[in-house]
Parts: sequence; structure tokens; C-alpha cells
Amino acid sequence: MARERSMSGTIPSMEEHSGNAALTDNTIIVVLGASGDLAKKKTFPALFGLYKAGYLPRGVRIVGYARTKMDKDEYHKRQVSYIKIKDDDTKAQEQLKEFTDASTYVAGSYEDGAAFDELTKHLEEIEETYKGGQVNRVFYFALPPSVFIPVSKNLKEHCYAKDGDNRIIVEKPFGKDLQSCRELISSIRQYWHEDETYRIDHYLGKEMVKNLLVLRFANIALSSAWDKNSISNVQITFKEPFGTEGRGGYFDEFGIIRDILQNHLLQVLTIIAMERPVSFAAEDIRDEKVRVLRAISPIEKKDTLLGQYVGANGKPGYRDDDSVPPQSNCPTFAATTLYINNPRWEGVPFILKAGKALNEAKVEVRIQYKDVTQGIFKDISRDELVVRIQPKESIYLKLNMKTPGLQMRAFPTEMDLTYQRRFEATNIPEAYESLIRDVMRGDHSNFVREDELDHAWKIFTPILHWIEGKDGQRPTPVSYPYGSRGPKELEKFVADRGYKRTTAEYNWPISQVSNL
Ligand SMILES: NC(=O)C1=CN([C@@H]2O[C@H](COP(=O)(O)OP(=O)(O)OC[C@H]3O[C@@H](n4cnc5c(N)ncnc54)[C@H](OP(=O)(O)O)[C@@H]3O)[C@@H](O)[C@H]2O)C=CC1
Ligand SMILES: O=C1O[C@H](COP(=O)(O)O)[C@@H](O)[C@H](O)[C@H]1O
Repeated sequence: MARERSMSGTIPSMEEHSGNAALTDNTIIVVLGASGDLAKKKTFPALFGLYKAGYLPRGVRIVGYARTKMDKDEYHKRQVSYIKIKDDDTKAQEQLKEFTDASTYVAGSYEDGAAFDELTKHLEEIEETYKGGQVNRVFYFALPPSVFIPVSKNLKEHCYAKDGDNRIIVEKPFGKDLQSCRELISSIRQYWHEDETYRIDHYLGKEMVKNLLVLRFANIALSSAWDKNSISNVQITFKEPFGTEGRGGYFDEFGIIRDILQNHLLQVLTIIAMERPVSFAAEDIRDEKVRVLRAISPIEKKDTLLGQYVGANGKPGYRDDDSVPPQSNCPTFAATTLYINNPRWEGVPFILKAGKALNEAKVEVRIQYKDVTQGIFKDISRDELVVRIQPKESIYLKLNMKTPGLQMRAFPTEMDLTYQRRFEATNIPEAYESLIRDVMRGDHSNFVREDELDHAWKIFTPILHWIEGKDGQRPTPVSYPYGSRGPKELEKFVADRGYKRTTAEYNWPISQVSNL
């Protein structure tokens, strides 16, 4: 049974965790799909970051596995290609050498049991060097979902450690709709227990997303105005300044809703909207998130705005990519509105919006409060609490203040908590570092549970089927130019859902305000 956990100023100690035990020794991490993009860009840099900080089990070994044949040097070159170390940091350079010395590679297929026997032979050779005790194996699926099922089966049948802990880390996407998700889950469940399964949504490892629980529940000043009585609308926004170049093949099959909204943004929404958990234990947190998801009705067509970028400013349009079908209707931008049918949030629109090839890189939550009673005030801006998830992590609260001077005039300003300034020289870990560390600690709180997925797909499956023409005619996304703010229809879309723009005179960080 999960023991209750609480947080007292510092991160809870390992002893406070339950469910899976912490892995402290004799552990091999096997990265499947080690030749791929995710492994190179995220998994290996995160593993090195943890290794450097002493957060991996003592004597850890890292084994890459994929079909591509590579010798040791080629593999190590790939493995370190995204790891950044300063030229004068000799300690980190030595640590990187230790890290690659602890890393080996086995080539083999994903379907063939005999290839997994070869992998096991290699693991056993390593384990012979461990001094007694149980041996643990952690399998990271840096793989396309098309091979999740055979890999789950082969790992269980050929590579499962009999005396020790086994864990799998599975990447998104977890299916394409409700039915395929259920099929995927039940197939993997034949071989792996929920306890052994860590489904990554890397947004749950981002510092500002993890901070939401503290922001909400450790601050009475905020928590007492956190409901439909005070809040008008909530926007959760993801903007990327680049298109799907080079990933068109994957993206066209999935689209922006499956890529970002159904998982990353919906996870953020659940934490913004959930009730206070009884403890920080994984099941207490996830129970509360599921309660929120269960109260959300499927998204309606009328609450959806779809866009697709076209070439502009010398940049190619979505359909200009060779790997994208020339007539593709796949949305690269989507805004959807969700309503949570519970007493706290009834009637408050939660607008999730995400787009590729926009004017900037930004992920943020914007909570807009209702108008103050007019009378002594007229046309003053609404308060807003903004949580900037990335880049430049920050939280700012936009509040009206009297402009300095002899006149009595209210003007929007902000209380600004920019992390770089407030926590100078503090390292903010990468999301994948934080999550892989959680796997080692046996902490499931920041991983997605089966029932969360089921409810998340119930919310999105009807509009996804509509977009894909399963109910008849496909909707045509509106066009927006590469590098723009998104479809021009967006302004009206958010205004229709209650969002009021701050006065045009407001400018961050300095406003020139007339006070005459
Ligand atoms: N890349 C990213 O930034 C992110 C990726 N993800 C998720 O991580 C997982 C891996 O993504 P990514 O690394 O980009 O994917 P890749 O396309 O790079 O695939 C990873 C490896 O899997 C093998 N592979 C590729 N296609 C197939 C296929 N059709 N059948 C069998 N094996 C194949 C290849 O290895 P080999 O041929 O050598 O066996 C490849 O190196 C996916 O689930 C993705 O959704 C999640 C968040 C971000
Ligand atoms: O899961 C994904 O996330 C990335 C964005 O991740 P971030 O940590 O850089 O915000 C996105 O580019 C990709 O399309 C998607 O699959």
C-alpha cells in the first residue's frame, strides 16, 4: 500500500516513497531505439546529467539496443553528440569518459526473440561483475509506438531479471484514440504490471509544471481565489517557432492535437484544476487528476479552431515537406475549449492551444480573473496570473496599481518572479533528468496512469475522428503564415470565450504611462 507523503520545504527522502523501491545498486539501464532522435537528444544527455550529479545507482551500466549496426566508437559518438560540456570543465570531461566507458551497444531486431536472448547474454556478462545481491533492469522505450507491443513481449519473455526489479519506461504517444489506446494498454499489460510501467509525459518533469502543486496548495493567498467565482478563463498555450520539417512522416499521422494537446497540455490542465491531494503519494495525486478528467465532457466541434501553416518569409509551408501528402488536412495548430463540470469550475473555459511554425517559443498558463466591480473603476484591466513554463521560467501576477503621480489612475503592472533573477545560479534540471530520476526512486507521481489515459482519450477522440473524416467530411484547417501568431481567427476565438486583452498601453517590462 502506498504510504502517505508530505513535503516539508525539501524534496521528500527516498524512504518516504513507496510502491516500487529505490534502485541504488546493481542496475542496468537499457535504451531501446538507441540509434534514434529521442535517445540522442534527450535520453543520453539526461542520463549523463544524472550520472554527473550522482543520481544514478552506484555502478550503473547503460546498454543501447537498436537494429542499426554500429561499432563502439560510432555509438559513443552518437551518444555524446548532444551532451554539452564547457571546454574548461575537466571534471565533467572525465565524468563523460566514465559515462561512455559504462555504456555498451547491442544491435538486434525488435521482433525476434533470439535477438533478445543475445541482449540478455550481454546483460548477464555485466551482472557477473556486480557483487552479489539482486540485479535490476530498467528498459527505456525510445522507440516508435509501432514496436511497443513486440518489444514489451520480448523483454518480458527473454530479458526479465528473475532476481531483482524490472521497469519499463514508455514514451508517448499511447495510442491514437480511445480504442487503440485500450488495445495498446491491454497488450502491454499481458507482460508488464502497472507498478513496473512508467509512461512518460515529459511535461510532468518540467520544473514549472512540478511547481504548480506547490504554487496552488502551499499559498493560501492564491488557493482561496481559485475557482469559478474569481476566475473568468484559463489559457494553456504551446508555441514553437519551427515547423515539422524532417518529422512530417510522423506528424501527419498524428497532428498537433495528439502531439501536444491530448497529453502535455491536458496534463497541465489537470494539475491546475485538481483538488488538493491527501498526500504527495503517486496514487493520491493521480486520483485527483482522474477526477478532473472524468468531469470534462468530450470537446465539441464548435469549441475547436484548426490551422495549418503555409510558406512565408522564405520558410516552407507544412505541405511543402516531401514527407507530407500534398493535400494533407492535418492541423499544425489547434485551439480547443474544455469545460470541467464540477462545482469549482462550472462554466470556466479552459482553452488549450498549440501550434508549430509560430512567431516564438513559449509555453505558458494564463489565468485571467473576472472584472472587478465597476463604479469607482471603469474599463480597468483584469488581473492575470501567468506561469511561464518555458523559456525563462517565471511566474507573474498582473495587478492594477495606482500610477505614480498626482492623478488617481489604475494601471496594470506585475509582480514578477523570474527564476533566473530570484534563484540566481540555481540549476533547473531538464524534464527527462527529473523523470528518469523518479523512475530510479520508484516514484510514479509524475507518470501517466492507465485510467488518466482512458479519460484523456474520451475527451479528444470525437474531435479527432471528426478531423480525420470518420464522421463524414473532414474540416479544412484555416491557413496561417509560417512565423505568425497563428490563425487570424484566434483573437475572436479567445474573446468569445471570455478573454479580455489587457489595455494596449500595457507593455512589459516598461510601460510609458501618461498621468497628466
Ligand atoms: N524525438 C523527440 O523529440 C521526441 C520523441 N518522443 C517519442 O519517443 C519515441 C521515439 O522517438 P524518436 O527517437 O524521435 O523516433 P525515431 O524515429 O528516431 O526512432 C527511434 C529508433 O527506432 C527505430 N525505428 C524507427 N522507425 C522504426 C520502425 N518503423 N520500425 C522499427 N523500428 C524503427 C530506429 O532504430 P533502428 O532502425 O536502429 O532500430 C530509430 O533509431 C516515440 O514514441 C516518440 O513519439 C517523445 C517526445 C519527444
Ligand atoms: O512531445 C513533443 O514535445 C516537443 C516539445 O517539447 P519541449 O520540451 O521542447 O517543449 C515537440 O516539439 C514535439 O513535437 C512533441 O512530440
